[in-house]
Amino acid sequence: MAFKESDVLKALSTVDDPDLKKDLVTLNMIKDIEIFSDTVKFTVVLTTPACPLKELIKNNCIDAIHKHLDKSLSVEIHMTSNVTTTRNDGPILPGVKNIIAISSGKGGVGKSTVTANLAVALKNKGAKVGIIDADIYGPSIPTMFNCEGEQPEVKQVNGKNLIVPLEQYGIKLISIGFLAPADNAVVWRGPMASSALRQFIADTEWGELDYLLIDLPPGTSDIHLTLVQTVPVTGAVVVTTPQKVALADARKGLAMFKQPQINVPVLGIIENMAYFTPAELPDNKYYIFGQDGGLNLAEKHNVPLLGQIPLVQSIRESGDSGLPVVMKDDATAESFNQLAEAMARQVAIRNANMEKTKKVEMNA
Ligand SMILES: Nc1ncnc2c1ncn2[C@@H]1O[C@H](COP(=O)(O)OP(=O)(O)OP(=O)(O)O)[C@@H](O)[C@H]1O
Repeated sequence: MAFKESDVLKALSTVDDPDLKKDLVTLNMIKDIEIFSDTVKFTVVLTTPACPLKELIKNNCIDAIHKHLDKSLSVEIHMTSNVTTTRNDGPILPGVKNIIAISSGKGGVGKSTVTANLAVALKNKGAKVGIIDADIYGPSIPTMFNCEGEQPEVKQVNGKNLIVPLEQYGIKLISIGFLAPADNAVVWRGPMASSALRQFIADTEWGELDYLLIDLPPGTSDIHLTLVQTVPVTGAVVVTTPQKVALADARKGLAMFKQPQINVPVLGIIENMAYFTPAELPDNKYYIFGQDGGLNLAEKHNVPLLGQIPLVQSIRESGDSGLPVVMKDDATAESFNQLAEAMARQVAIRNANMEKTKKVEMNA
């Protein structure tokens, strides 16, 4: 064929990543171009394996080659990903690309359920994921991952003791619940809880992760301050249910992350229990906690709504039985898959457009 690699790049420079609003060549997303007599092959490196725009970008690349080079060419595209990061310095968690705080204003809105299912959904799409369960009032991650009563090992590396996270369903896990029986949770208040969180961050062998999710206690607490003082947090999500009393507290959570001295980007709001759907009437929606409360909050505060998760019996049952519902192949699982894509997308947008987060320096 009478064209070169530079011609292929020129054609692909007409294709934009719709989220990052730049072309794929400028974004350095095109690799390994090979040209044969009737075929062009190349790799597109996306910013997350959970990219919801994968098919669109692929089709746009094929169209661009046909339009700008030759419409009879066969185009073979290998779609892969390399999760982006703004964390490339500092001694803490050097292999972790993105640290995501999962918070809620009120207790019991489903923050841990969302964290568990988000983690598994991201992992199913090919990401490396870990969870720190720092919810001192009710660490539920051990139950949700069916590893209650287990103990993480401690090993020595260069004379330093490091905690080795447990691994379940491909997710690395550490929980404040592994360190004390649940009915002893009250001992974790105050400085001990903060010190445990610091250990989970700085003295735990996390290795390489694309996303480390931190399940925080409800409300705004010392633990939140410890987190932002220990490590720069890539972004925060706020989980809420739609009723007025939950939204009022979610608003406080949003305000905390947006405070100038904290300044953690809010990736979005997750509306959990957005409507009730009975198993025998899967097409029916009952807005028992009110309709679109999370959506309205997101619009009012100009942050994305990442998803609306239904109130479904199987979500509760799966949580209790230690097998996150997203591992089942049904409509409920799909709502968490879409949520994972939406969150990963916001992380990529945040990393492309915003400065890296700074660790908070202040006296709490
Ligand atoms: N969408 C849902 N549908 C059905 N049940 C749900 C849903 N979300 C959460 N639950 C159930 O509600 C209960 C509370 O959920 P979860 O423990 O995730 O909340 P939380 O916000 O983390 O609570 P805490 O305040 O203790 O941290 C659990 O029994 C869980 O299974």
